[in-house]
Amino acid sequence: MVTLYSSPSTNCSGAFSSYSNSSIGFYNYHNNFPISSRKFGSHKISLQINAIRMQDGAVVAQPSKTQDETPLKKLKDGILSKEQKHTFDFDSNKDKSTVSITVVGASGDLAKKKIFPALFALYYEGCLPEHFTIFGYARSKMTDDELRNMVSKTLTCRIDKRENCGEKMEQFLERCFYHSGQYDSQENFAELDKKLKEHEAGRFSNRLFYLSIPPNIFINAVRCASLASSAHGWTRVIVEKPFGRDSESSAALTGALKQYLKEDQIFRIDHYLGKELVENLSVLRFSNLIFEPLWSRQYIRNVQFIFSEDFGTEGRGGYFDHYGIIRDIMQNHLLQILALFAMETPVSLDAEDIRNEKVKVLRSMRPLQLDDVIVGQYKSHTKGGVNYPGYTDDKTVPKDSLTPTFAAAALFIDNARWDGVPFLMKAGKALHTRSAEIRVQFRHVPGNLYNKNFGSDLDQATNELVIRVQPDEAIYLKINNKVPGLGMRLDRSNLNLLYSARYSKEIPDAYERLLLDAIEGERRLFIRSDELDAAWSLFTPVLKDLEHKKIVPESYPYGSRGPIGAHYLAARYKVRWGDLA
Ligand SMILES: NC(=O)C1=CN([C@@H]2O[C@H](COP(=O)(O)OP(=O)(O)OC[C@H]3O[C@@H](n4cnc5c(N)ncnc54)[C@H](OP(=O)(O)O)[C@@H]3O)[C@@H](O)[C@H]2O)C=CC1
Ligand SMILES: O=C1O[C@H](COP(=O)(O)O)[C@@H](O)[C@H](O)[C@H]1O
Repeated sequence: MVTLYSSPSTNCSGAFSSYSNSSIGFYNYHNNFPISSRKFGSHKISLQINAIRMQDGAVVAQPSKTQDETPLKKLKDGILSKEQKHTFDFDSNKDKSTVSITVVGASGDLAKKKIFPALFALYYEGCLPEHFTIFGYARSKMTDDELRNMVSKTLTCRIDKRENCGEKMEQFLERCFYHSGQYDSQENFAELDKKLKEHEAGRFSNRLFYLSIPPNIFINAVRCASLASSAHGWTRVIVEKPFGRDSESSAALTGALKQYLKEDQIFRIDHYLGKELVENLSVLRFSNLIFEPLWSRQYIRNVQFIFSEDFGTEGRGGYFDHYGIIRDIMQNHLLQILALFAMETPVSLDAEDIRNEKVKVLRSMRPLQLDDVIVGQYKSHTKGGVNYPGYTDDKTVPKDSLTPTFAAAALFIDNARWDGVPFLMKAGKALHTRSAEIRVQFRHVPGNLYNKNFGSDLDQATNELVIRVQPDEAIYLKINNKVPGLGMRLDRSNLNLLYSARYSKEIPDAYERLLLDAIEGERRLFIRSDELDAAWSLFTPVLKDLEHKKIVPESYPYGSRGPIGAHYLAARYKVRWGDLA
């Protein structure tokens, strides 16, 4: 009999303590069984296996008893995935496994700004397996030391975790290497493979490739990496957005990727899914009795998803002009949050159960209509003696560009829970502030005894739940209360969970969580291909309409609150944008 244990994933060192003690990264320390503790959420699991055998090419485990059965459905059913089969190795010695992470496009902005710092943070926290190597890959010529020098400039330790920071950085950088090569050269990837093998030193290899490159070179890079530098164990590829620019190009991209990779090797990243408050959305909904019963058309009047940035497309105009704000923010980040917000309760926290529910709710949505969208583009503005450039002042943007840098949209979910509830989205660059939030506006209290105390504007008296994703992460509920005193004057106050006041820990960057999940093979926060198809089918018709009809965006000054049209759109559905109240 074999015994498997999985620790609760309260923090990385906790979740990985079994791994790091056993120094094998992905195998359970008792028997090298390839089960990630995080796969089962925070449940404490103790499971006894009576027998292990092969069935239909998959490893089959027969458990004898569990202490917590719910998250173990798959295992109880006895079927482990085929990918897990690859990493399954009865004879392997614990020390024989290693993970190599290759950042393809290592010389670029995202790699420097996000990927290397996130990898370092994981290293600092003890989240990376004992045997790991990081390689940067790009065309630029660089030595290992030059890469380390470049990377070192963007590494930081968290405010609350500074102990031995310099020492840890040194240790981390010693494990970073660089290989220069073309993205379409199998030969160059074979050279990378040779170097990876040297570092893997005969251990059982698992490899993660992070494609931090422009989308037009994804396929070449995937072809070369999969043909010339796949691992013995698992090979996974993180693909950055944009995943196409409409339904057709997205399907073509998926089709091309699937020539070389299986769906379970493809990790389509949407970094908003790795943000703390987005992760918390399901906890809020499904672990508090007070919210879920209110979560429907019966009590919710409208829901708003608002993204704003106080800077323009500076430096990324070339990329942006081909996509625009709807593809850059709405079709992915905001729609993903909407799906998590509106989905039905999943059967379990298993990745497939959650993604099934997301697909269902996306497929219940009405494709966005042209009448339900307004678009804007920022123009230059001078404030305090400083001139802020307009979108088309960017040299990489055509002077006559009609690409929207702002959009507002009204979407609808035609199912029993949400029938008739407007889901409003608003996203813009070069606005007055940087923020991302979800606003849930509740209905009026029927027959409210205090109506006369609210004056003429009853909307001011409705409850509003705000989930502020960034900055200053918070969840607050606007309620009505009495002002203390002898009279009866009403006030509106916030019941406020402000993260910085509640927790002294610094919140991890979204890329940390997502990289860790990709290393562990946890797919919950990555986009499945059918989710992607459903998301594109909602936006493709309107994107085509906007382009074919050459709809001219309404201009708004850099640093303003965006075009006035957004208010008219909301007003059509008797809604006021909560961020302007
Ligand atoms: N930057 C960001 O904030 C975000 C980026 N993304 C996505 O992440 C990916 C990487 O972004 P980012 O780092 O900004 O991209 P970059 O434009 O900085 O490109 C990354 C690297 O790719 C190589 N490269 C650039 N253009 C070409 C080209 N035309 N042909 C061949 N190689 C090229 C360059 O490396 P070399 O010349 O050395 O080969 C460059 O350093 C993109 O898909 C982007 O859309 C997603 C969200 C946010
Ligand atoms: O994906 C993207 O996201 C960033 C905003 O990310 P955030 O985590 O800083 O909020 C956005 O600036 C960029 O245009 C877009 O491609």
